[in-house]
Amino acid sequence: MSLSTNDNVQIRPCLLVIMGVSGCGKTTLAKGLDQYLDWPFQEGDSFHSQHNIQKMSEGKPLTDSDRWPWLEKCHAWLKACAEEHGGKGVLTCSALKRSYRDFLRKGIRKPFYFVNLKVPYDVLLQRIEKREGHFMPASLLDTQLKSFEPLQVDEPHIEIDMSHPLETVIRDTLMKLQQL
Ligand SMILES: Nc1ncnc2c1ncn2[C@@H]1O[C@H](COP(=O)(O)OP(=O)(O)OP(=O)(O)O)[C@@H](O)[C@H]1O
Ligand SMILES: O=C(O)[C@H](O)[C@@H](O)[C@H](O)[C@H](O)CO
Repeated sequence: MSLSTNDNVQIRPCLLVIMGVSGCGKTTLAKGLDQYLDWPFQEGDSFHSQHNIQKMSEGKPLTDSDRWPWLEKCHAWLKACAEEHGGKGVLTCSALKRSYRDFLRKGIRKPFYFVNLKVPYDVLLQRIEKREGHFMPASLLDTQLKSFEPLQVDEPHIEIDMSHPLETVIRDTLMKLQQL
């Protein structure tokens, strides 16, 4: 599949949660997809409280109780997309644990998929260390990876290898979404 941004890519309406540890490329991919899908898009990080942002900026990992109010906002956004926007929406959210992911899907009857981004550790570390102007320090990467619970077979998802150049990754994602 070769793509230009004017192409009208046909993907069946669904809710997408672009997920994975800090620095895996959630925002980068979501913005890339936005050129092809005219769907509501929400950066999950912008739902974090000032307390959470401050904590992460200081190199302290979030706890479950820090995360639940944030996950509630993420869930409310997805639910609104399901009910008011024809079941279309793209959210970036680390969604590290199974319990968080179950909560994000809760009560949503529209098609829903996690887009799980995979990057080898050395590439991830290199990218996060090079990234500028972001509150999340590279020092939190290890706790992010420790908290991550791999997706299970009963969780609807696709997997994307983010080690490839962005154009390849966007094409791969759109192809996988077209096959759902
Ligand atoms: N396929 C890619 N090729 C090269 N660089 C990439 C690719 N994907 C992401 N990056 C770079 O990796 C860094 C991390 O990406 P990004 O900020 O999108 O991750 P994120 O998962 O949204 O992070 P966070 O959860 O911490 O906000 C950025 O500097 C981005 O430009
Ligand atoms: O669950 C968490 O620990 C946090 O949500 C982080 O993953 C950040 O939101 C994000 O990755 C910012 O860099």
